[in-house]
Amino acid sequence: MDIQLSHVNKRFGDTAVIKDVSFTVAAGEICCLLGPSGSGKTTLIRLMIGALPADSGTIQFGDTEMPNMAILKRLGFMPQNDALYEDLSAQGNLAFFGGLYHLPKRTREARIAEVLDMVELTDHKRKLVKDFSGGMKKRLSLAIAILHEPDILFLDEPTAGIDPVLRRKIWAQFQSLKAQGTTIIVSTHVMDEVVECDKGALLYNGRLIEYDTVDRLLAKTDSGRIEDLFFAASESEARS
Ligand SMILES: Nc1ncnc2c1ncn2[C@@H]1O[C@H](COP(=O)(O)OP(=O)(O)OP(=O)(O)O)[C@@H](O)[C@H]1O
Repeated sequence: MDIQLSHVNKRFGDTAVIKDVSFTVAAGEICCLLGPSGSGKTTLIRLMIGALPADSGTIQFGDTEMPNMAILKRLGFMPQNDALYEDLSAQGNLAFFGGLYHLPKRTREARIAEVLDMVELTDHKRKLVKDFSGGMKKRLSLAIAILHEPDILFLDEPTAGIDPVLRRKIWAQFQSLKAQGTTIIVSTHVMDEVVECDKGALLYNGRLIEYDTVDRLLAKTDSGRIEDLFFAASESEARS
């Protein structure tokens, strides 16, 4: 399912946090939201998943304007801070969320086994989450986000605090979800993750300063480093 944002605005009190943002992500693409801390990445994701109402503008998934309850069920969301039940096991957490998603009872157990395997937590499925490492919690959060096989997956800094080996494994999972047709929106601070993505949306102070294919974005820089596009934006803001 594709995603279309058109002139989306959001203020918190007197502060405009998302300013006239428009872009389209095609079905089955990975689009990364890039930007310095406070640039509006999490707010934009919360607007897209319907957790926050926009002040103006429209957000559409396929032919349907959001918010829409039927489409909500087809979204997966991995929040920046793990939303897990610490006193439940990995399996217990997945069973709980499987119930929330109304996964059919007959297939629920098999699907839980499948996602545990995908994130390499099968051997730890009975361990309580409070005894998990940070990386294990991230992987469990990912398993929960994909449990109901969403058409669109939103990932808010999914690899923050994750070591490079595990990060590579997690990105391999994202690529395999993309290969199955899932559209993925992923926010990150990690500039080298951008090369894993098809499109890049660069946010700076709530404004979309660039939106293009990753190849074209990189070609716009002298150094081949996407950070340069932010330096240019900060310089032009300082001059104006
Ligand atoms: N509920 C809220 N009430 C008031 N201001 C908010 C709220 N949520 C976010 N903000 C402000 O909106 C701006 C954008 O925040 P947001 O969390 O979207 O940025 P971000 O790019 O995701 O940052 P980070 O990379 O640090 O997570 C910040 O100035 C933040 O303080």
